[in-house]
Amino acid sequence: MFETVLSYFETFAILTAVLLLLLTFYIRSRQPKTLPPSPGAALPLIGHLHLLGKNPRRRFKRWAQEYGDVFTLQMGPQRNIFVNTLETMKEAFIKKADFFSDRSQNSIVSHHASNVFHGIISSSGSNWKAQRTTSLAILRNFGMGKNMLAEKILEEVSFYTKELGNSKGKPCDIHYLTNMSVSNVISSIIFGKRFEFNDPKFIKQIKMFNDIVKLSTGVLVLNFFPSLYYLPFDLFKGKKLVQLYFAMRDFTDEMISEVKNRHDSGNLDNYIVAYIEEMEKEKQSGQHNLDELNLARNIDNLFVAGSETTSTTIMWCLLYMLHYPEVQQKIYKEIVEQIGTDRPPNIADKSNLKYLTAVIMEVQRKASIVPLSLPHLCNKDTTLAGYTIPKGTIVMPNLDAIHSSKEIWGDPENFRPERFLDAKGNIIKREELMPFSIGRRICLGESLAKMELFLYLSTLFQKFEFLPVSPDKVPPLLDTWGLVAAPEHFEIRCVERDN
Ligand code: HEM
Repeated sequence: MFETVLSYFETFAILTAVLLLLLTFYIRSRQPKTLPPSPGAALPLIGHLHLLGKNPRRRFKRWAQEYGDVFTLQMGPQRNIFVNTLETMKEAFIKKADFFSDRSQNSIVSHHASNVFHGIISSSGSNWKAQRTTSLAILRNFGMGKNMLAEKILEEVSFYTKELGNSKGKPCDIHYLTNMSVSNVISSIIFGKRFEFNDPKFIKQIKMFNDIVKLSTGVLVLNFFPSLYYLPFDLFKGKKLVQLYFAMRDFTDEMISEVKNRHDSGNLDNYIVAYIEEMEKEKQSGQHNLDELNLARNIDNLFVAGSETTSTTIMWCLLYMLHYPEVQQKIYKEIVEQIGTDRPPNIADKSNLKYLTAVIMEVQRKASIVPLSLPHLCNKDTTLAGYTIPKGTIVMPNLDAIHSSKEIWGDPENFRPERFLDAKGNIIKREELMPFSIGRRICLGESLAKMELFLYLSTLFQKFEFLPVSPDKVPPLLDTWGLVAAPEHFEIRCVERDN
């Protein structure tokens, strides 16, 4: 009897504790009136997570239309705001860049690995500035945006097109091959060497980068509730991500050692050697922003950010061509008229291939492959679009909302490269096209990516006609949900033209 009474007390105590906990979460997550609007009340503990559905991307676009400049989503204990219009983007990331350019230091990987917040992408403040400025200077020295690098890219493109030619027009999935080839461009900049397409170590590495990008969005919930990491069966794939993260670090460390050993033999033409030289110079001047830890994380960053993005854009372009063969014909006609077929395109041809340039712009708009850019962090209580934004809020640049806005584009749902051409066929530059984001954190590799997209795609369309497996089997224009919105894998026929 006495035992039963005690267990009633225990039950009561537990229930009260749970209720108090829920109440605390509710009060903490209640939305102050001065915050941007949100789609309904935030539930205790989970906030708005239950509203995201299977395809959050569609919801984010819909809420952008509904709420305009900015809306709030509570994700677990973390407050997020989504910035949806050009004016508000400019206000946040240009006018108030001092407050909206940091990154959050909350990631599930950081609970299980040290030094996660080094490097360019994840760091903030003076460390970020030093890594970014040094990396940009090194890439520019190598000719990012200039002819020297264009030649490196063209060399890689010729390996790639040779491999595509080997498929003899038969159906194949060229997703990994494209990814490997684009990664080889980064590899030749960072390590001063390319890998063979059949190199098992390289194949493993590329799949790893792919998986890291894919898993990064899936594990978001673990950033808010880190203890869920310990659930059985790796339910949120956190353990897998951490394991991949360590494997990526091993690869980077191995490559750094290889380059250092090569250093003596006089091969100075790569990012690693250039960074170490800068590091030594900096030490002599008494500063300590550049170090081996940052070097390793910068390399991971350049690979992860620079490979999947560019190759995904190439894959989207090819997929769109399967849906719009008349556009592919028009690109080929322009290439034949402007360059001919006796020599491969080079970077100087870009100003003459205006239609192709407009197609690339339209692919970047329509596919909007980094739909929410990368999350920024608000580092000080401030205002945006008339609302109060508290310090510690995550800020999502909703690039997708801009790229699909009816007010901006009129018919955003249509694939229409002509929207980027004037009556004389000249390119119309539009600031609303922002696949590389805007502000201080704008993509570091924008010039390299633009160069790659032009050189890869102009060469591809000069050499091949891209066809579906059969006319009634055109793969759908469906994207996978993730940090990078890639098309679902599809097969394609690369038929060599009779040039
Ligand atoms: C079509 C290809 C690409 C697209 C669409 C793209 C897009 C983006 C976007 C949206 C961001 C986030 C900006 C922000 O935080 O607001 C970003 C950041 C970044 N990208 Fe790219 N990118 C591409 C290619 C590349 C390449 C080739 C490189 C490597 C050289 C690269 C390196 C980086 C780095 C290092 C950052 C982090 C910048 C920082 O935090 O300061 N990206 N990119």
